[in-house]
Amino acid sequence: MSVKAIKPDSKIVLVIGGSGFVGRHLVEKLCSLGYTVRVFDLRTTFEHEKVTFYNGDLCNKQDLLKCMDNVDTVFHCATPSPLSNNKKVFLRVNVDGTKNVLDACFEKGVKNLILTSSASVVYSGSNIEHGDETLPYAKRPLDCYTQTKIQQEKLVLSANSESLKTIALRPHGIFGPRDPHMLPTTARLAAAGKTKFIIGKGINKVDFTYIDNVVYAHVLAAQQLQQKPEIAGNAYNITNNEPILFWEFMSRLLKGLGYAAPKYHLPYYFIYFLAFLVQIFVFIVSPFKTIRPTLTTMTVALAGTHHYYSCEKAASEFNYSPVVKLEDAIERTLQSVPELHNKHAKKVK
Ligand SMILES: NC(=O)c1ccc[n+]([C@@H]2O[C@H](COP(=O)([O-])OP(=O)(O)OC[C@H]3O[C@@H](n4cnc5c(N)ncnc54)[C@H](O)[C@@H]3O)[C@@H](O)[C@H]2O)c1
Ligand SMILES: CC(C)CCC[C@@H](C)[C@H]1CC[C@H]2C3=C(CC[C@]12C)[C@@]1(C)CC[C@H](O)[C@@H](C(=O)O)[C@@H]1CC3
Repeated sequence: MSVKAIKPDSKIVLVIGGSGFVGRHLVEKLCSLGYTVRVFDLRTTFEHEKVTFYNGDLCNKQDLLKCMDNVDTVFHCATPSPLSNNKKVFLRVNVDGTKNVLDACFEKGVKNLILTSSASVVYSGSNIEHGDETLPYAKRPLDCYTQTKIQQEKLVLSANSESLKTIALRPHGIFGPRDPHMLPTTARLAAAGKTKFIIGKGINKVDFTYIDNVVYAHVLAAQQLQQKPEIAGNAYNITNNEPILFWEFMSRLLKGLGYAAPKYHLPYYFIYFLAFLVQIFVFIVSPFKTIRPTLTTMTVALAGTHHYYSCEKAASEFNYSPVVKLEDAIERTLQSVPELHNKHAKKVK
């Protein structure tokens, strides 16, 4: 099933966090389908003739109310940076901010709310293979980002009602053009010579999800929420349906960026313990200095364990299937990195 173009400007939608990675791709797709699109974000990162931008803080409900008149559907894609490691900000934005979003949706008579959640809401650092939505929320999430994503998803799904249909989409490891997290962090670590090592045996399979598939799932869910009210109040895993060895994927990115693939193995539990010590140190010095380490128990666990998920529920209940395959997705991502484009263009010929 494909997403449908609509009678131009017949529906007004709001993308909260629309200046971000997922948000901007979603905004561009919605505009191409004929929606009237509003963006609410702390910042404006691009221009678009069909988009109305509202700058504000979703922690301030008055800011939100100013942009919600006659809005049919809200997409909530805002979050502090997942690697920012700032508990207060995560709680304020992902929990208190989401309560504001829900209150504002009810006050303004919004019909649909689609939350960009995360497959990591069920991940506590142990292997997950083909995990489905029956898995319970992580009892001991490895970081405060994940902890607040769990609280956020619970708030949104419990708000589902006759007047406001809500749904939580759980992508995992989103990548693609303009990704501000994975690719830049990988490139920074590589430039610092910190990607020579494989954490663990290198046999852990994970899901990575190309941005166009994430956007497709959001639009598909929004278009079906009213026709299939039974999908409301549910969470759905959204991935590329092609789990890949974590270190094979990372090696592809690194080689595409012009760096060597990691080749020396380090014991997983040794690095995990090291990351734990780093977090203790970060906590001790936190009253005096804010340190945002990349080496955390969460990033080590993500690099060293299986974590891939089933999308069968989304496939059967709203006909989701990825629109871009992993191989093509990796190629498009690497081609989108400016300094690489010429190199890839030559290679592709
Ligand atoms: N990137 C991934 O791998 C990934 C995977 C699964 C789920 N997600 C989820 O997808 C969503 C989008 O993530 P992203 O990667 O696009 O992040 P991003 O950092 O690129 O974008 C987030 C946007 O939210 C905005 N924002 C943050 N705090 C705000 C506030 N108080 N008020 C208004 N706007 C605010 C930021 O300015 C930014 O533009 C998030 O909910 C994230 O949890 C991301
Ligand atoms: C080990 C090096 C060679 C490369 C290091 C890459 C890491 C920076 C990324 C690998 C997996 C990524 C990831 C996220 C952030 C960046 C990585 C740790 C998320 C935690 C971002 C937030 C999402 O909600 C998580 C999700 O559930 O999809 C991501 C999980 C993967």
